Amino acid sequence: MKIAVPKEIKNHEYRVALTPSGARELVDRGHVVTVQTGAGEGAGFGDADYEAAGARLEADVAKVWSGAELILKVKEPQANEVASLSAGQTLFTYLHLAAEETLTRGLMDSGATCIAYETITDRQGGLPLLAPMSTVAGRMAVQAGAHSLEKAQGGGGVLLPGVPGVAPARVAVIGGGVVGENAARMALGLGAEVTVLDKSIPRLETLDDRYQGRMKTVFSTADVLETVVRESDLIIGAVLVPGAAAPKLITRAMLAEMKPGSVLVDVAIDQGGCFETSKPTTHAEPTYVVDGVVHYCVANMPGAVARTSTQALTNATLPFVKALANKGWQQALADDPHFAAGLNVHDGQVTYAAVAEAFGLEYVEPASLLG
Ligand SMILES: NC(=O)C1=CN([C@@H]2O[C@H](COP(=O)(O)OP(=O)(O)OC[C@H]3O[C@@H](n4cnc5c(N)ncnc54)[C@H](O)[C@@H]3O)[C@@H](O)[C@H]2O)C=CC1
Ligand SMILES: CC(=O)C(=O)O
Ligand SMILES: [Mg+2]
Repeated sequence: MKIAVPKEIKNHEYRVALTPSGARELVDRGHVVTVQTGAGEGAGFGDADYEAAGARLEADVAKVWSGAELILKVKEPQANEVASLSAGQTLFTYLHLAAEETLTRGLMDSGATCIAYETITDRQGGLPLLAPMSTVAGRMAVQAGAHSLEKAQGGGGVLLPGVPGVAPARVAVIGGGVVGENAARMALGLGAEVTVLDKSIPRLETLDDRYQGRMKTVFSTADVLETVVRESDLIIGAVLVPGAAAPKLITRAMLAEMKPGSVLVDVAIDQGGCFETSKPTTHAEPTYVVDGVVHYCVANMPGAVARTSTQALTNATLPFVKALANKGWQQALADDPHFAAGLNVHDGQVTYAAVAEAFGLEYVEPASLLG
């Protein structure tokens, strides 16, 4: 199969969808891998590394896209990338469509087959292609929050661990899944006082068991949210309803109850964000202030640690890429219902229920397309 790896073009996105080691595995199976010149540079992988792995290099981005049957990316296609997609091509990347109607309609118009990393499931009920980047983003969320609490960033001037004689900061994590657990773990490691809120009792049980009471676990209700908003120095938004837009859990009115200079880090921003006042930001300008509260809402956090993230992402995606390349998308998805859950758009049709529902579009069952 002809597989293309374009250079990512989103603001400060330094990841690439395939490492040279990943390229080698595909080339060894007889596939033709074309990598856009310089695509791996931001992650520390040079053109020579891809050549040594047997990949071809192509400087002309239009040729990278037009010559491919399977296109591997990291972030959702930007407008000019959507325009480069055509029927018969398969796109495999993060899509987060439920928060992006224009993108959804653009992908429908392209006629291409679009498979989202983040909606592929596993037998344990997890999201195996979202998990590695959620691990990265969860760990980064505390770094970002700690930095945002500094005065120069508009924060209240609070040090997460405190010092002897001065209490540590209070950190609340809303959503105790992969992002939430990793954020909570980092915050604990830095000496903060940590509370995790979730709606899932089994998830709270797991966290309680793993951390043996070192973090508080609380069932999330409107009352609890109001208390957390009043008391926290840093709140990390980490909820997910798979494939759907995130619920708005902190409203603008609630910001008035927060301490001046407190910080909201909305990791769920790629699904639209879980705070009413969140809007996507970039690594170039990651924060803004509303009613005295610093907001950090970068939608591609792992892009900033591209070396670690690229390796972690390829580790997770490669088995699925191999299945697509070896069998074609229809057979690969027919053989694995968890992989089929990744199909979001095919030939102008929306094949993911939460996305169809978000925009009032007709939903087509993936199984009906797989024969
Ligand atoms: N900004 C960025 O760069 C990145 C963002 N993400 C995003 O982070 C979000 C979280 O991802 P994961 O941790 O992997 O998901 P997950 O599925 O592992 O965890 C989500 C948790 O939220 C809980 N939850 C759902 N609704 C809730 C509610 N109303 N109140 C409290 N808890 C609720 C669930 O029970 C679950 O435990 C996703 O939107 C994901 O796309 C992930 C990686 C990078
Ligand atoms: C999950 C995601 O959107 C990212 O890693 O950028
Ligand atoms: Mg987006």
